[in-house]
Amino acid sequence: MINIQKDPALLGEVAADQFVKAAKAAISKNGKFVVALTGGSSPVMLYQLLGNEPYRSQVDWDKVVVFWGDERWVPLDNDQSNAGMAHANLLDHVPIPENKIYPMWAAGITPEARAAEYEGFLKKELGAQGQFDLILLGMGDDGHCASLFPGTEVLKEKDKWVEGYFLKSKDIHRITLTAPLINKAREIIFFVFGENKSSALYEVLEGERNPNQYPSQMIKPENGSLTWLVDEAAASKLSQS
Ligand SMILES: O=C(O)[C@H](O)[C@@H](O)[C@H](O)[C@H](O)COP(=O)(O)O
Repeated sequence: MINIQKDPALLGEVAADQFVKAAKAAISKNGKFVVALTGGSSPVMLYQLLGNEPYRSQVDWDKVVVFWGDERWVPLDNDQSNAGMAHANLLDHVPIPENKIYPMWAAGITPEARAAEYEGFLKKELGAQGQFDLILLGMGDDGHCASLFPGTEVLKEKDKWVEGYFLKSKDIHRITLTAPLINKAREIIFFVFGENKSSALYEVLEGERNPNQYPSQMIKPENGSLTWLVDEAAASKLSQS
């Protein structure tokens, strides 16, 4: 499902409503809500909405479990950190138990080793089936999502849930959930805003199938729902816009 709005702020409210609804359903069914946050700038307005009223009091934050879809391999106080951004805009403003927030970066370990460790945390919270209640994703202007970048080996991963690797194009180590794990999710929300994303979004949604070039094409939930929250600028090349 694709929701196109002129004003990205309206999509922030749509996403906040969907987040609250998913949290209530999961907590009522399983006693907890396991979510993977995205980095980048697209989700910031959502995080700020959730960390303030009226949304803040609609979520039982003490039953929320937070993972990330991907991370740059930098400490949380680095301005590149996805976890640092989520803390600044949401996690420091809501009462989630500290042991239920699982940052991907850790000191004194390699990204590759941390990926294996992170997979253990995921198995502990999700069980063997690995189904997130909700995964939030952004999309780059090259069609990447999480740290699933065009032409990278991680796109071929069929079994591992998490992969750490050196991303040559950005000259930085990354750690990311893999497409097979992402696709197990009950709900996935993509945020795509801005004219600079319009060509990649056209290729991902309406272009030739070419997931190695446009990795966001790999995101097809097995049984769950996929919602694209897109502003008019990003949707400008779509036939349906
Ligand atoms: O670590 C990251 O960079 C993100 O997780 C990445 O996948 C992001 O979602 C896209 O690059 C879109 O970024 P913007 O929202 O800043 O456009």
